[in-house]
Amino acid sequence: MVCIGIGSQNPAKIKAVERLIALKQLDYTVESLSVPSGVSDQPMTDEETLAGAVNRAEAVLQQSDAVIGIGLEGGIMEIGNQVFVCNWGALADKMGRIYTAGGARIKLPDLLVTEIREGRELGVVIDDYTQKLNVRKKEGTVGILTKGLVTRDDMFFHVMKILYGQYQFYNGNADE
Ligand SMILES: O=P(O)(O)OP(=O)(O)OP(=O)(O)OC[C@H]1O[C@@H](n2cnc3c(O)ncnc32)[C@H](O)[C@@H]1O
Ligand SMILES: [Mg+2]
Repeated sequence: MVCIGIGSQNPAKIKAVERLIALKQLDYTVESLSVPSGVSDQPMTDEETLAGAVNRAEAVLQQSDAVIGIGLEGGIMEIGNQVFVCNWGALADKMGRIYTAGGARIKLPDLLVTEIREGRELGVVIDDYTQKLNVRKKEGTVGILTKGLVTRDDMFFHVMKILYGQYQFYNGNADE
């Protein structure tokens, strides 16, 4: 069976891919691979976060037999003096095409921003703040800040729909 590869072992990201496959009833197996994002562990701009997603998607194709490589990346970005969590996704195919999609943004509380500016990763900071373990692998910061109304896999599932929808659009609705 053909394989779709996701460039992360993070369960929230893997779940988003699996939810897309279930929704579209696709005949893909899912392989999760640890690949380098090629950007910092804590991307600080949209540009860097998007680059991480694209690098991961391309690395998946190089490192596996997958016909589609997916990269999902979280980071932060600033508008004026407000700091938001941002999210980007990329889908790379065997034809060398790359599709990209942005995910939800949500403003970070100042307390968390201060700690990130001191050099700590959001994943660590949000665990401290909530007194929970591995928030980034579960509901995510977006899940915490929305009281579970939108979880990290919900958010990346939406990104996956935008990625796969474009892949279909530009490939003549391959599975319609
Ligand atoms: O194993 P990988 O795929 O790297 O998964 P990750 O949780 O580290 O996720 P990213 O590298 O995409 O995210 C970059 C940083 O931002 C953090 N981050 C981004 N979005 C987050 C969220 O919704 N909840 C918690 N941490 C988040 C994450 O923990 C990292 O410190
Ligand atoms: Mg990471």
